[in-house]
Amino acid sequence: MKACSSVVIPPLGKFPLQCVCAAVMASVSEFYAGKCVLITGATGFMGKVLVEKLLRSCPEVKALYLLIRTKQGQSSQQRIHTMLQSKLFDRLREENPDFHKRIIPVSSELTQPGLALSDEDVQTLTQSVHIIFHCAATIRFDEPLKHALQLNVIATQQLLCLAQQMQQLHAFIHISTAYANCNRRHIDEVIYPPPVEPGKLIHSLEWMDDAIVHDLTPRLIGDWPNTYTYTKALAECVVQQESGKLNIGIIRPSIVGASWQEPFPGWIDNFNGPSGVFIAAGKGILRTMRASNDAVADLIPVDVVINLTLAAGWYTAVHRPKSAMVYNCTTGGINPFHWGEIEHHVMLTFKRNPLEQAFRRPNANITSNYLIYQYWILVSHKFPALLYDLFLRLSGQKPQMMRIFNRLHKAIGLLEYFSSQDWEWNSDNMNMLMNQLSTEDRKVFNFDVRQLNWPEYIESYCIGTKKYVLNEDMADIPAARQHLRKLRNIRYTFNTVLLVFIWRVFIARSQMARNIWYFVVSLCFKFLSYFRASSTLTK
Ligand SMILES: CCCCCCCCCCCCCCCCCC(=O)SCCNC(=O)CCNC(=O)[C@H](O)C(C)(C)COP(=O)(O)OP(=O)(O)OC[C@H]1O[C@@H](n2cnc3c(N)ncnc32)[C@H](O)[C@@H]1OP(=O)(O)O
Ligand SMILES: NC(=O)C1=CN([C@@H]2O[C@H](COP(=O)(O)OP(=O)(O)OC[C@H]3O[C@@H](n4cnc5c(N)ncnc54)[C@H](OP(=O)(O)O)[C@@H]3O)[C@@H](O)[C@H]2O)C=CC1
Repeated sequence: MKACSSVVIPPLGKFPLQCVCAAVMASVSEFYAGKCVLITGATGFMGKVLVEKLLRSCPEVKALYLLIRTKQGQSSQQRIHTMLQSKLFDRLREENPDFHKRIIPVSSELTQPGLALSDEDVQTLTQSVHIIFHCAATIRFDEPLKHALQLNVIATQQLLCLAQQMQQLHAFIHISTAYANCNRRHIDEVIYPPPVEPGKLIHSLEWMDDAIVHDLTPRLIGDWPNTYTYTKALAECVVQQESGKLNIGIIRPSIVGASWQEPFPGWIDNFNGPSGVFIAAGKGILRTMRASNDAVADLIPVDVVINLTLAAGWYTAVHRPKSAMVYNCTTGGINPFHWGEIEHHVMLTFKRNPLEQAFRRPNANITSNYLIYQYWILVSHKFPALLYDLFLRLSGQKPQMMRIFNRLHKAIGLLEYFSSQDWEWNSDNMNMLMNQLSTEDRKVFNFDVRQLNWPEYIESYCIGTKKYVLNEDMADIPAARQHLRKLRNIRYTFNTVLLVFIWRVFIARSQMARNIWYFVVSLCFKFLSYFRASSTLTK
């Protein structure tokens, strides 16, 4: 892939100074008034929240150009239409029914040369865009290296190339991840040297077939846990290398979770990261996971990340820092919460507000001990799955539980790297940005995580997974509780039958077991007689 292959680069259009001075005075929402914003990844989890917040809190924004690919036979227009039906946009719909008029879908496949933009679209974008938010990425941990490189690195390079041609561009905001440098324990707000020169890697992988790349991947990614974090580290480096005279901001969120406050608490729409784990635990499928009770769970609510992103867009455009500003958007150093505490509150919430049709009663325990983990995997995952599949087979149905557990084990295996260790992120730039905001902006674009009450947040997160990911009705909670009671009775019955069965087997085979059995029975008998006698005396 050649950088800037499909486009001729005209002289850079920099932000005129008089606009800068005017903008210095402006609040964040005033700054976005009359601006055209380009967003990639708008159909994703964070992109949707960004679109919603921008339209709701900056109602004077001129236009949002959303770069969207066609997918499953749906054009970018149709995809926007479907996206805007989401509950996420209910509040905005109520406040401003015409909000959709500011959205302009642009058909774009980011993995194609020139981002597969039409000449007409390139012209429109280069003439009108003021701010770019680059959110699109593949966030799969098991993505083949070539594809992760194509989307996370080469597409970023191409977008920067397009940005260079934009005549009125004020800021380019790149969404990275706090784990881009997870091979380090302490992470500052700087761009670290890449593990390999991105250009060289891109050129070398170009000629290799997929099988060779697959074999080489572990050697290439070295001490990064997966292709996702590795390519995000390379992308940061590309942003730095190709930034030219652009004003760049890089946002590094940690583990992005459901919304805290906006547009309403608990909004979430996917199974990524902790959400899938919470759901699997709530359904009683996941009973154990490798995680350290005492490790900091660096979750960050999606609305916090988006508020910081919009504020960083404003700051970058107005203050035009000389080099790319990096914002570690994390909670651990400011308001820490641990995986052990998360486990406790997730279980508490799902016992009070059970998910429908649970497989077993929710009861998950995390452990950092490998042997204990393997024991629970066998006893609490594989054994019940085998039994259930046997039951399905006997009742003429297709067995499925073992398959579900195999997928679950793959997923939690990929996540355990992040739940078993601690990182320390410096978040000075996040604090600096907060201090730059006016009192009003600090409320409208709140990213002060010191105010986050973790137990309340985890509760609304779990309820959010129930309502918005699984589309379950809160009115059906009594039926879900009834189902849990049924499961508890089945468990008691099963345990009793199992105990009696095992005991019978022992009694039949061992004189010692028989002696113990008679001893226990006579003890119980004496105990009961004593109680009967003492209760007769007190009458
Ligand atoms: C109890 C307390 C526990 C406390 C401890 C909790 C510890 C949590 C630790 C979390 C650590 C998270 C660390 C993240 C750090 C990096 C953050 C980022 O930068 S970036 C962000 C981080 N990035 C990530 O998190 C990405 C990680 N995920 C992946 O890489 C892949 O999903 C995969 C490899 C895990 C599975 O691949 P594969 O097997 O191919 O499966 P597909 O994906 O293709 O899904 C197929 C279908 O299944 C559906 N479905 C999925 N899950 C569930 C579920 N649990 N149930 C039901 N359904 C589920 C799914 O919707 C889909 O449906 P459809 O669309 O077909 O209708
Ligand atoms: N979620 C998290 O926990 C964290 C995320 N991040 C970063 O935040 C950003 C957004 O993540 P998130 O919203 O969770 O991710 P999602 O997977 O939800 O969204 C990814 C977006 O990228 C788009 N996209 C993917 N491939 C292409 C392509 N070939 N052409 C055009 N668009 C494409 C998707 O579009 P489509 O709908 O067409 O697939 C989607 O809109 C990413 O950069 C990620 O690295 C950082 C830290 C944590």
